[in-house]
Amino acid sequence: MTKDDLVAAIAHIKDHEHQMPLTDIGLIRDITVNKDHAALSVLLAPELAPREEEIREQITAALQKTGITDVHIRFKHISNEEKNDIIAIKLNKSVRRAPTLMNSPLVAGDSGVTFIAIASGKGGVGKSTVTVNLAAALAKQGKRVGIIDADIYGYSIPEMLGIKELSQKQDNRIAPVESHGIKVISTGFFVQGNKPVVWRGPMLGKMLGTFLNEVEWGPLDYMILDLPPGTGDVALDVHNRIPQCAEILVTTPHPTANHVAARAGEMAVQTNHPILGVIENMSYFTDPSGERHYLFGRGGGQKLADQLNTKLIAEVPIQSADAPAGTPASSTLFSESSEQWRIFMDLADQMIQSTQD
Ligand SMILES: Nc1ncnc2c1ncn2[C@@H]1O[C@H](COP(=O)(O)OP(=O)(O)OP(=O)(O)O)[C@@H](O)[C@H]1O
Repeated sequence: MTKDDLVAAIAHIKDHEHQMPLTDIGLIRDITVNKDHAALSVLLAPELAPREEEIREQITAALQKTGITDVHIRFKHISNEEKNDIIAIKLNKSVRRAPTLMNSPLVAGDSGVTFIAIASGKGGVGKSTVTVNLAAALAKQGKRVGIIDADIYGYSIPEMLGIKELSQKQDNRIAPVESHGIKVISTGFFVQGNKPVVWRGPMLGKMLGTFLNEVEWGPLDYMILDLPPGTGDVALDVHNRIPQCAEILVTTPHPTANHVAARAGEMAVQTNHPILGVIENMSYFTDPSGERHYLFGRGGGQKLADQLNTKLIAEVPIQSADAPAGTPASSTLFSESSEQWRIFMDLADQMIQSTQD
Protein backbone atom coordinates (compact mmCIF):
# COMPACT_ATOMS: atom_id res chain seq x y z
CA MET A 1 0.00 0.00 0.00
CA THR A 2 1.52 3.30 -1.06
CA LYS A 3 0.40 6.87 -0.45
CA ASP A 4 -0.96 6.97 -4.02
CA ASP A 5 -2.98 3.81 -3.41
CA LEU A 6 -4.43 5.42 -0.30
CA VAL A 7 -5.32 8.61 -2.19
CA ALA A 8 -7.05 6.49 -4.86
CA ALA A 9 -8.95 4.48 -2.23
CA ILE A 10 -10.55 7.58 -0.75
CA ALA A 11 -10.97 9.59 -3.97
CA HIS A 12 -14.76 9.08 -3.82
CA ILE A 13 -14.98 11.30 -0.70
CA LYS A 14 -15.84 14.66 -2.14
CA ASP A 15 -16.48 18.23 -1.16
CA HIS A 16 -20.12 19.20 -1.81
CA GLU A 17 -19.28 22.64 -3.12
CA HIS A 18 -16.62 21.62 -5.68
CA GLN A 19 -17.64 18.00 -6.21
CA MET A 20 -13.96 17.12 -6.19
CA PRO A 21 -12.08 14.56 -4.10
CA LEU A 22 -10.97 16.07 -0.79
CA THR A 23 -7.45 14.84 -1.53
CA ASP A 24 -7.35 16.77 -4.84
CA ILE A 25 -8.26 20.10 -3.28
CA GLY A 26 -5.85 19.86 -0.38
CA LEU A 27 -8.40 19.12 2.36
CA ILE A 28 -6.87 15.75 3.19
CA ARG A 29 -3.14 15.81 3.82
CA ASP A 30 -0.20 14.68 6.02
CA ILE A 31 -0.82 11.19 4.69
CA THR A 32 1.47 8.47 5.99
CA VAL A 33 1.23 4.77 5.30
CA ASN A 34 3.23 2.09 7.06
CA LYS A 35 2.31 -1.54 6.37
CA ASP A 36 -1.22 -1.88 7.79
CA HIS A 37 -1.21 1.52 9.57
CA ALA A 38 -2.29 4.79 7.94
CA ALA A 39 -2.64 8.32 9.28
CA LEU A 40 -3.94 11.47 7.70
CA SER A 41 -5.39 14.90 8.51
CA VAL A 42 -8.74 16.18 7.32
CA LEU A 43 -9.28 19.94 7.19
CA LEU A 44 -12.88 20.78 7.98
CA ALA A 45 -14.37 24.11 7.00
CA PRO A 46 -17.67 24.96 8.74
CA GLU A 47 -19.84 23.34 6.08
CA LEU A 48 -17.95 20.03 6.34
CA ALA A 49 -17.85 20.07 10.15
CA PRO A 50 -21.22 18.30 10.60
CA ARG A 51 -19.90 15.49 8.36
CA GLU A 52 -16.96 14.71 10.66
CA GLU A 53 -18.27 11.32 11.81
CA GLU A 54 -19.53 10.42 8.33
CA ILE A 55 -16.11 11.26 6.82
CA ARG A 56 -14.32 9.27 9.53
CA GLU A 57 -16.49 6.23 8.78
CA GLN A 58 -16.09 6.57 4.98
CA ILE A 59 -12.30 6.84 5.19
CA THR A 60 -11.99 4.02 7.69
CA ALA A 61 -14.24 1.72 5.66
CA ALA A 62 -12.45 2.51 2.38
CA LEU A 63 -9.02 1.88 3.89
CA GLN A 64 -10.07 -1.31 5.67
CA LYS A 65 -11.09 -2.71 2.28
CA THR A 66 -7.49 -2.26 1.14
CA GLY A 67 -6.10 -4.12 4.14
CA ILE A 68 -5.27 -1.19 6.42
CA THR A 69 -6.30 -2.27 9.92
CA ASP A 70 -5.22 0.76 11.93
CA VAL A 71 -6.47 4.14 10.66
CA HIS A 72 -5.63 7.31 12.54
CA ILE A 73 -7.54 10.42 11.41
CA ARG A 74 -6.83 13.91 12.73
CA PHE A 75 -9.54 16.52 12.16
CA LYS A 76 -8.55 20.17 11.98
CA HIS A 77 -11.25 22.83 11.89
CA ILE A 78 -10.50 25.71 9.55
CA SER A 79 -12.39 28.83 8.49
CA ASN A 80 -13.99 29.25 5.07
CA GLU A 81 -11.29 31.77 4.22
CA GLU A 82 -8.53 29.30 5.00
CA LYS A 83 -10.31 26.63 2.99
CA ASN A 84 -10.60 28.97 0.01
CA ASP A 85 -6.88 29.80 0.20
CA ILE A 86 -5.94 26.13 0.31
CA ILE A 87 -8.19 25.22 -2.60
CA ALA A 88 -7.03 28.22 -4.64
CA ILE A 89 -3.42 27.20 -4.20
CA LYS A 90 -4.13 23.60 -5.08
CA LEU A 91 -6.17 24.40 -8.18
CA ASN A 92 -4.05 27.28 -9.38
CA LYS A 93 -0.82 25.44 -9.04
CA SER A 94 -0.88 23.90 -12.46
CA VAL A 95 -2.92 26.52 -14.33
CA ARG A 96 -1.21 29.64 -13.17
CA ARG A 97 2.39 28.72 -13.89
CA ALA A 98 2.94 30.86 -16.95
CA PRO A 99 5.36 29.15 -19.31
CA THR A 100 6.99 32.42 -20.33
CA LEU A 101 7.94 33.09 -16.74
CA MET A 102 9.33 29.66 -16.27
CA ASN A 103 11.66 30.58 -19.14
CA SER A 104 12.98 33.62 -17.33
CA PRO A 105 16.73 33.04 -16.96
CA LEU A 106 16.50 34.41 -13.41
CA VAL A 107 13.95 31.81 -12.38
CA ALA A 108 15.66 28.90 -14.14
CA GLY A 109 16.86 26.30 -11.66
CA ASP A 110 20.52 26.77 -12.65
CA SER A 111 20.50 30.60 -12.51
CA GLY A 112 22.43 30.62 -9.23
CA VAL A 113 19.96 33.16 -7.82
CA THR A 114 18.51 32.40 -4.37
CA PHE A 115 14.99 33.80 -4.05
CA ILE A 116 13.78 34.76 -0.57
CA ALA A 117 10.28 36.19 -0.07
CA ILE A 118 9.64 38.23 3.06
CA ALA A 119 6.04 37.76 4.19
CA SER A 120 3.88 38.78 7.11
CA GLY A 121 0.32 38.30 8.22
CA LYS A 122 -0.46 41.98 8.60
CA GLY A 123 1.06 45.33 7.72
CA GLY A 124 3.35 47.41 9.86
CA VAL A 125 5.23 44.56 11.53
CA GLY A 126 8.53 45.42 9.84
CA LYS A 127 8.52 43.34 6.67
CA SER A 128 10.10 46.09 4.56
CA THR A 129 12.58 46.92 7.32
CA VAL A 130 13.67 43.28 7.32
CA THR A 131 13.88 43.27 3.51
CA VAL A 132 16.22 46.25 3.26
CA ASN A 133 18.42 45.34 6.21
CA LEU A 134 18.80 41.70 5.18
CA ALA A 135 19.59 42.83 1.62
CA ALA A 136 22.12 45.38 2.93
CA ALA A 137 23.76 42.80 5.21
CA LEU A 138 24.06 40.31 2.33
CA ALA A 139 25.53 43.06 0.12
CA LYS A 140 27.98 43.95 2.90
CA GLN A 141 29.16 40.34 2.80
CA GLY A 142 29.97 40.69 -0.87
CA LYS A 143 26.78 39.19 -2.31
CA ARG A 144 25.05 40.65 -5.37
CA VAL A 145 21.54 41.44 -4.21
CA GLY A 146 18.31 42.55 -5.86
CA ILE A 147 15.03 43.58 -4.25
CA ILE A 148 11.61 43.27 -5.86
CA ASP A 149 9.28 45.50 -3.89
CA ALA A 150 6.04 43.66 -4.68
CA ASP A 151 4.11 45.30 -1.86
CA ILE A 152 1.53 46.80 -4.18
CA TYR A 153 -0.41 48.45 -1.37
CA GLY A 154 2.44 49.92 0.62
CA TYR A 155 5.57 50.02 -1.55
CA SER A 156 8.07 51.64 0.76
CA ILE A 157 11.46 50.27 -0.30
CA PRO A 158 12.50 53.26 -2.50
CA GLU A 159 11.85 55.67 0.36
CA MET A 160 13.58 53.40 2.87
CA LEU A 161 16.70 53.26 0.71
CA GLY A 162 16.58 56.98 -0.06
CA ILE A 163 15.86 56.37 -3.77
CA LYS A 164 14.58 59.49 -5.48
CA GLU A 165 14.79 58.54 -9.15
CA LEU A 166 12.63 56.14 -11.16
CA SER A 167 13.93 53.18 -13.11
CA GLN A 168 14.88 53.99 -16.71
CA LYS A 169 14.35 52.08 -19.92
CA GLN A 170 17.42 51.10 -21.96
CA ASP A 171 17.00 49.29 -25.27
CA ASN A 172 13.50 48.23 -24.28
CA ARG A 173 14.79 46.78 -21.00
CA ILE A 174 14.12 48.31 -17.58
CA ALA A 175 17.17 49.22 -15.51
CA PRO A 176 16.82 48.68 -11.75
CA VAL A 177 17.81 51.58 -9.51
CA GLU A 178 20.89 50.93 -7.41
CA SER A 179 21.22 52.11 -3.81
CA HIS A 180 23.56 50.94 -1.02
CA GLY A 181 24.88 48.31 -3.43
CA ILE A 182 21.38 46.81 -3.89
CA LYS A 183 19.46 46.74 -7.18
CA VAL A 184 15.84 47.70 -6.65
CA ILE A 185 12.63 47.47 -8.65
CA SER A 186 9.46 48.69 -6.98
CA THR A 187 5.80 48.80 -7.90
CA GLY A 188 6.16 52.39 -6.72
CA PHE A 189 8.25 53.19 -9.85
CA PHE A 190 5.27 52.44 -12.03
CA VAL A 191 2.57 54.62 -10.53
CA GLN A 192 1.94 58.24 -11.22
CA GLY A 193 2.29 60.55 -8.25
CA ASN A 194 1.16 59.01 -4.99
CA LYS A 195 -2.10 57.59 -6.24
CA PRO A 196 -3.26 54.39 -4.56
CA VAL A 197 -3.01 51.56 -7.04
CA VAL A 198 -5.70 49.05 -7.80
CA TRP A 199 -3.88 46.08 -9.27
CA ARG A 200 -6.14 43.30 -10.32
CA GLY A 201 -5.78 39.83 -11.81
CA PRO A 202 -4.01 40.03 -15.15
CA MET A 203 -2.22 43.26 -14.28
CA LEU A 204 -0.81 41.67 -11.15
CA GLY A 205 0.42 38.61 -13.01
CA LYS A 206 2.00 40.94 -15.52
CA MET A 207 3.78 42.90 -12.80
CA LEU A 208 5.79 39.96 -11.53
CA GLY A 209 6.40 38.81 -15.11
CA THR A 210 7.70 42.23 -16.07
CA PHE A 211 9.96 42.43 -13.02
CA LEU A 212 11.47 39.03 -13.69
CA ASN A 213 11.70 39.10 -17.48
CA GLU A 214 12.06 42.68 -18.60
CA VAL A 215 14.41 44.07 -15.98
CA GLU A 216 18.13 44.02 -16.73
CA TRP A 217 19.22 42.68 -13.35
CA GLY A 218 22.70 41.56 -14.34
CA PRO A 219 24.27 38.77 -12.30
CA LEU A 220 22.69 38.27 -8.88
CA ASP A 221 23.25 35.96 -5.93
CA TYR A 222 20.10 36.85 -3.97
CA MET A 223 16.72 38.25 -4.91
CA ILE A 224 14.65 39.38 -1.94
CA LEU A 225 10.94 39.93 -2.53
CA ASP A 226 8.97 42.21 -0.23
CA LEU A 227 5.45 40.72 -0.41
CA PRO A 228 2.25 42.53 0.49
CA PRO A 229 0.96 41.48 3.92
CA GLY A 230 -1.44 38.54 4.10
CA THR A 231 -2.21 35.79 1.66
CA GLY A 232 -3.36 37.66 -1.42
CA ASP A 233 -2.81 37.28 -5.14
CA VAL A 234 0.80 38.45 -5.20
CA ALA A 235 1.92 35.90 -2.62
CA LEU A 236 0.09 33.23 -4.57
CA ASP A 237 1.70 34.39 -7.79
CA VAL A 238 5.16 34.30 -6.30
CA HIS A 239 4.54 30.84 -4.89
CA ASN A 240 3.28 29.59 -8.23
CA ARG A 241 5.75 31.27 -10.54
CA ILE A 242 9.00 31.03 -8.59
CA PRO A 243 8.87 27.43 -7.43
CA GLN A 244 12.22 27.58 -5.64
CA CYS A 245 11.42 30.74 -3.67
CA ALA A 246 12.03 30.28 0.06
CA GLU A 247 10.18 32.31 2.65
CA ILE A 248 10.83 34.22 5.83
CA LEU A 249 7.89 35.26 7.99
CA VAL A 250 8.02 38.44 10.02
CA THR A 251 5.87 38.86 13.09
CA THR A 252 5.69 40.85 16.31
CA PRO A 253 6.19 39.41 19.80
CA HIS A 254 2.50 39.51 20.66
CA PRO A 255 1.51 35.86 21.01
CA THR A 256 -2.02 36.33 19.68
CA ALA A 257 -1.08 38.37 16.62
CA ASN A 258 -0.13 35.36 14.55
CA HIS A 259 -3.27 33.97 13.09
CA VAL A 260 -2.89 35.54 9.64
CA ALA A 261 0.90 35.12 9.69
CA ALA A 262 0.33 31.42 10.22
CA ARG A 263 -1.94 31.34 7.19
CA ALA A 264 0.66 33.15 5.12
CA GLY A 265 3.18 30.50 6.20
CA GLU A 266 0.70 27.72 5.61
CA MET A 267 0.48 28.85 1.99
CA ALA A 268 4.23 28.26 1.63
CA VAL A 269 3.88 24.83 3.23
CA GLN A 270 1.02 23.89 0.90
CA THR A 271 2.99 24.89 -2.18
CA ASN A 272 6.14 23.07 -1.03
CA HIS A 273 8.17 26.23 -0.57
CA PRO A 274 10.79 26.01 2.15
CA ILE A 275 10.30 28.30 5.12
CA LEU A 276 13.70 29.54 6.22
CA GLY A 277 12.31 30.69 9.54
CA VAL A 278 10.47 33.34 11.51
CA ILE A 279 11.87 36.76 12.41
CA GLU A 280 10.33 38.41 15.43
CA ASN A 281 10.61 42.17 15.02
CA MET A 282 10.29 44.82 17.74
CA SER A 283 11.02 42.05 20.24
CA TYR A 284 12.30 44.25 23.04
CA PHE A 285 13.83 47.61 23.78
CA THR A 286 17.28 47.77 25.35
CA ASP A 287 17.63 50.77 27.67
CA PRO A 288 20.96 52.60 28.11
CA SER A 289 21.78 50.43 31.15
CA GLY A 290 21.51 47.35 28.93
CA GLU A 291 18.27 46.12 30.47
CA ARG A 292 15.71 44.67 28.05
CA HIS A 293 12.06 45.73 28.15
CA TYR A 294 9.51 43.54 26.35
CA LEU A 295 7.09 46.28 25.35
CA PHE A 296 4.89 44.30 22.97
CA GLY A 297 4.67 40.99 24.84
CA ARG A 298 6.79 37.90 24.44
CA GLY A 299 6.79 34.59 22.63
CA GLY A 300 4.94 35.46 19.41
CA GLY A 301 7.87 34.60 17.14
CA GLN A 302 8.60 31.27 18.80
CA LYS A 303 4.91 30.38 18.80
CA LEU A 304 4.61 31.04 15.07
CA ALA A 305 7.82 29.10 14.39
CA ASP A 306 6.43 26.14 16.36
CA GLN A 307 3.12 26.33 14.49
CA LEU A 308 4.91 26.21 11.15
CA ASN A 309 7.42 23.64 12.26
CA THR A 310 10.33 25.98 11.60
CA LYS A 311 12.91 28.00 13.56
CA LEU A 312 12.90 31.43 15.11
CA ILE A 313 15.92 32.82 13.25
CA ALA A 314 16.15 36.32 14.71
CA GLU A 315 14.71 38.61 17.34
CA VAL A 316 15.19 42.21 16.29
CA PRO A 317 14.97 44.79 19.04
CA ILE A 318 13.22 48.13 18.77
CA GLN A 319 15.45 50.96 17.63
CA SER A 320 14.87 54.09 19.62
CA ALA A 321 13.87 57.14 17.60
CA ASP A 322 17.01 59.07 18.59
CA ALA A 323 19.43 56.30 17.61
CA PRO A 324 21.96 57.33 14.98
CA ALA A 325 20.67 56.75 11.49
CA GLY A 326 22.48 54.29 9.25
CA THR A 327 23.18 56.75 6.50
CA PRO A 328 22.30 60.36 5.82
CA ALA A 329 19.81 59.19 3.21
CA SER A 330 17.77 56.91 5.36
CA SER A 331 16.84 56.06 8.92
CA THR A 332 15.62 52.61 8.00
CA LEU A 333 18.96 50.91 7.52
CA PHE A 334 20.25 50.23 10.99
CA SER A 335 23.56 51.86 11.84
CA GLU A 336 26.55 49.55 11.64
CA SER A 337 27.28 50.05 15.34
CA SER A 338 23.78 49.00 16.39
CA GLU A 339 22.56 45.80 18.02
CA GLN A 340 20.04 45.47 15.17
CA TRP A 341 22.72 45.56 12.45
CA ARG A 342 24.72 42.86 14.23
CA ILE A 343 21.60 40.70 14.22
CA PHE A 344 21.10 41.26 10.48
CA MET A 345 24.75 40.44 9.76
CA ASP A 346 24.30 37.16 11.71
CA LEU A 347 21.11 36.53 9.79
CA ALA A 348 22.89 37.10 6.46
CA ASP A 349 25.51 34.55 7.58
CA GLN A 350 22.74 32.08 8.41
CA MET A 351 21.11 32.67 5.01
CA ILE A 352 24.40 32.14 3.18
CA GLN A 353 25.00 28.92 5.13
CA SER A 354 21.49 27.56 4.74
CA THR A 355 21.07 28.42 1.08
CA GLN A 356 24.48 26.97 0.18
CA ASP A 357 23.62 23.54 1.63
N1 LIG B 1 12.96 47.15 14.98
C1 LIG B 1 12.38 48.34 14.77
N2 LIG B 1 12.58 49.38 15.62
C2 LIG B 1 11.99 50.57 15.42
N3 LIG B 1 11.16 50.84 14.39
C3 LIG B 1 10.90 49.85 13.53
C4 LIG B 1 11.49 48.56 13.66
N4 LIG B 1 11.05 47.79 12.65
C5 LIG B 1 10.21 48.55 11.91
N5 LIG B 1 10.12 49.79 12.43
C6 LIG B 1 9.30 50.90 11.92
O1 LIG B 1 7.94 50.46 11.89
C7 LIG B 1 7.28 50.98 10.74
C8 LIG B 1 6.70 49.82 9.93
O2 LIG B 1 7.78 49.06 9.42
P1 LIG B 1 7.76 48.49 7.93
O3 LIG B 1 7.32 49.51 6.95
O4 LIG B 1 9.07 47.80 7.74
O5 LIG B 1 6.61 47.43 8.11
P2 LIG B 1 5.87 46.55 6.99
O6 LIG B 1 5.50 45.29 7.68
O7 LIG B 1 6.69 46.48 5.77
O8 LIG B 1 4.59 47.41 6.73
P3 LIG B 1 3.73 47.55 5.37
O9 LIG B 1 3.37 46.18 4.96
O10 LIG B 1 2.58 48.36 5.82
O11 LIG B 1 4.64 48.22 4.39
C9 LIG B 1 8.31 51.79 9.98
O12 LIG B 1 8.17 53.13 10.33
C10 LIG B 1 9.64 51.25 10.48
O13 LIG B 1 10.68 52.21 10.40
